[in-house]
Amino acid sequence: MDYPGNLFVVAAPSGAGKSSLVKSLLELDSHLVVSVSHTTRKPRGQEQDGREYHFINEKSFRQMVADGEFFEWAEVHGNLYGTSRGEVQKRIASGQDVVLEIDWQGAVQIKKLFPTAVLIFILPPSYEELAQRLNRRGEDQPEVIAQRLANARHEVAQARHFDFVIINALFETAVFDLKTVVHSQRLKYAAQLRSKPAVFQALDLS
Ligand SMILES: Nc1ncnc2c1ncn2[C@@H]1O[C@H](COP(=O)(O)OP(=O)(O)OP(=O)(O)O)[C@@H](O)[C@H]1O
Ligand SMILES: Nc1nc2c(ncn2[C@@H]2O[C@H](COP(=O)(O)O)[C@@H](O)[C@H]2O)c(=O)[nH]1
Repeated sequence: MDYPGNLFVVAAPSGAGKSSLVKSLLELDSHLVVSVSHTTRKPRGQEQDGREYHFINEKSFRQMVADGEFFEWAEVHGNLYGTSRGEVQKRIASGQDVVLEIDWQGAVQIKKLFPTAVLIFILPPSYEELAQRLNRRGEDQPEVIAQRLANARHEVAQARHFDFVIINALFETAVFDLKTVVHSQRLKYAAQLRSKPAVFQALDLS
């Protein structure tokens, strides 16, 4: 018998390190998969369609919204981003744990749909460090970086909507914290399953 997977949402101000942390977590954890979002943003340097994002134009995005194809969607830093209903549903139903790397608006929408989803917010150690990370990454034009830094002030204030907050100062420590949150959720989930006799029977432990 298959049991549905867990849903983890990781959000952060742009440049805080969310994608780097999730990438490291996925390398350590073969039971986790990341959902590939759709966006109207243009690809950055090495980004590939279908890997980092499904890159689509605004007309197609709006059509997907009208057709109810997103679990959640939002306008972030002037572009549209959305989480595909079909992709996530299929994976969770087959028992895989899924990570969504989305912004705080999407996270709030997901929590309403899936109250058991675990919301994790990543913070940089300071705004100065955030600016340095975005500049060092060197993927965005100065005006894009300026807009993202300005938006960060409002985004940080949304941490209150989240179940966990992780400060990404030393990278290895933050990966460990993220791993711990995922692990503890699995233990909690396993305890809930144990309270269902059918599970014990299925596992031959009754
Ligand atoms: N703990 C850390 N210390 C120093 N640099 C870091 C740390 N974590 C991530 N970085 C670097 O900061 C930059 C931004 O990280 P990353 O792209 O993962 O951020 P992000 O939150 O996913 O941003 P975005 O939302 O814009 O995609 C990258 O160059 C990454 O290598
Ligand atoms: N609400 C959603 N937000 C999303 C989704 N995919 C990504 N994002 C967030 O957008 C910003 C900017 O991302 P970038 O790749 O342009 O730097 C960042 O906060 C992402 O987490 C989504 O499907 N829904």
